[in-house]
Amino acid sequence: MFYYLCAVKLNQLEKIKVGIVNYLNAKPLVYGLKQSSVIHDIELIADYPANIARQLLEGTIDIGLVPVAVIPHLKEHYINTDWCIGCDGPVASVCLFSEVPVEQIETVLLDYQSRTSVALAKILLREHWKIQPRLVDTKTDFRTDIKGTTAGVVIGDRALEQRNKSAYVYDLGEAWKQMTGLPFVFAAWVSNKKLPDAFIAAFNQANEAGVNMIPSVVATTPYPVFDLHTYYTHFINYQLDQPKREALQLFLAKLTEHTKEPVVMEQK
Ligand SMILES: C=C(O[C@@H]1C=C(C(=O)O)C=C[C@H]1O)C(=O)O
Repeated sequence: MFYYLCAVKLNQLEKIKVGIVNYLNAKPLVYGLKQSSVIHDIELIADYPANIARQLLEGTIDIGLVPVAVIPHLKEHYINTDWCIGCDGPVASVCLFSEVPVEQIETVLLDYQSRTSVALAKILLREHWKIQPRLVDTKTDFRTDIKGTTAGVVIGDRALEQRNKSAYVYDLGEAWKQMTGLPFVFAAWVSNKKLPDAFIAAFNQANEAGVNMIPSVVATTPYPVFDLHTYYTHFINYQLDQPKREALQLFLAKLTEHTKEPVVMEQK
């Protein structure tokens, strides 16, 4: 009877809600989840990073591939698994795009889809490029406004497209590496509650399997804009290893040091 009741209860348990970034860079990790039996225990919710962050803050998801810049705003947080969206040097898809050299930039438009990269850009403008342009938050697509002395921070697939359009492309992963000598973490699997160890272990394995299946992901994802195999293996760096954890701590320390203003979470 006891076992029966447990079984009934298990059947009724809600699936764990997992927020995923709807960019190409998340595809290998998501591919791994979809190939794994862990997929039966989860519900995937795909959106752009700022909205995944908002959902974790509001508690409508349990875990997400979340911009790390929102970690200080969570009442409770756990950084799960050995996998992330990171880089060690140039990342290709997080850049400051401009028509003029960086020292001539007067205004920077900040991508509404981002939380980490816009915070990183503020740090780099101040500490690395040492300029103080006017910073403007955006709400919708703004790429056609990148002209004259108005530059823009663009992330994700749209940044891969913008590389072919802007005269000057300043890679934020590369600039961070030049400034600190460290890799960088843009997003990690952050939960707002402690999730069962067995689930996290299976989730971790699924991520690893996905990264090991990059050739299959590339084969099933036609993308004429950028060589995806190069993107997944030379630019994006998925392992959340010790140097990346140190880089994450440094970034979070710089965030509290510099950007005292709260992260504004936009409504959809
Ligand atoms: C490298 C990237 O990392 C992304 C950048 C994020 C941000 O700026 O908040 C969040 C999630 C990541 O997927 C990218 O999207 O190009």
